[in-house]
Amino acid sequence: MSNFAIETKNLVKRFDGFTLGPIDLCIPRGAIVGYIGQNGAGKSTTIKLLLGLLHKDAGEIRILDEKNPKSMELKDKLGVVFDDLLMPEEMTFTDVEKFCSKVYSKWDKARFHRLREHFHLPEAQMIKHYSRGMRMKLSMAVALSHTAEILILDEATSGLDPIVREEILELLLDFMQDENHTIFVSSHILSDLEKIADYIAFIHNGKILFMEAKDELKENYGICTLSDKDVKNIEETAIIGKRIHAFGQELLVKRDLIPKGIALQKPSIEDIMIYFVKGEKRR
Ligand SMILES: Nc1ncnc2c1ncn2[C@@H]1O[C@H](COP(=O)(O)OP(=O)(O)OP(=O)(O)O)[C@@H](O)[C@H]1O
Repeated sequence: MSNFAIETKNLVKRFDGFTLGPIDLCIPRGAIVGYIGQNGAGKSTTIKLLLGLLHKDAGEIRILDEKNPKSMELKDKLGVVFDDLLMPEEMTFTDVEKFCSKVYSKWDKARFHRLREHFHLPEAQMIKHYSRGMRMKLSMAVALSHTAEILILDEATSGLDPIVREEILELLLDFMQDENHTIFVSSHILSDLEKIADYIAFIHNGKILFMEAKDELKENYGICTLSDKDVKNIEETAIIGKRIHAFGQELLVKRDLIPKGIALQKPSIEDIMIYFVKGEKRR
């Protein structure tokens, strides 16, 4: 059994004017990996390739040692939440329950109803009358009720209020109580990932710039504000990106390449993402 829940090797997808990859991703079992990147960087394309919703042009994908993302076994083991509920609008909660009990071989009806109560979802109302938050809660309830081992979430918390997001983050952490469980989650809400992710994978223009443990990222990089003169004493390879101010420059730097005595602050994931993108021409 591989230590990785999800693995890609040289994964490539070409669209007119955009190429994803080659992408090598290794998502360890038992980890939450946050997938970040600008609009159009390739996050959803990666996720659709993993789920077999798009055909790859080259490379390999393995999920729980399975090469065919559409295998029946994987369908049970993968819980998927997109940024909207992909169910016919005329369905009610009860219809969704009936449908899922046929689709998933290990459907847990009792858990689905416990989640309904937890989320206060009406049973008889049609989905089209659900609010965005209710739709996402229903989607989460489905993903968590078929004994999945991996959850893949694509912008699942976008457009939700902070209270609903917090409820969903709690459920994700609860899901991770089982050490064999894994979550791969794309999000623009970096503060959410800051709270729950073990690793951050950063995609930019279709390429993975890094995948690192979140804590190491914060240890390995630092932010400092220096005068233009002091910046000249720092080697260029230490500087990831900079913002020019009237009084000097704010830099994101590699800590181990910075002379002792310069005060460094811990960056947020947002800082790291912004500096990597804005500073790319200077690296
Ligand atoms: N079916 C498609 N046909 C052609 N181009 C596509 C298709 N799907 C995605 N693309 C292109 O691939 C690129 C990556 O899109 P993708 O949706 O993967 O980005 P993303 O990182 O998920 O962005 P966002 O954060 O805005 O959701 C974009 O340039 C997009 O226009």
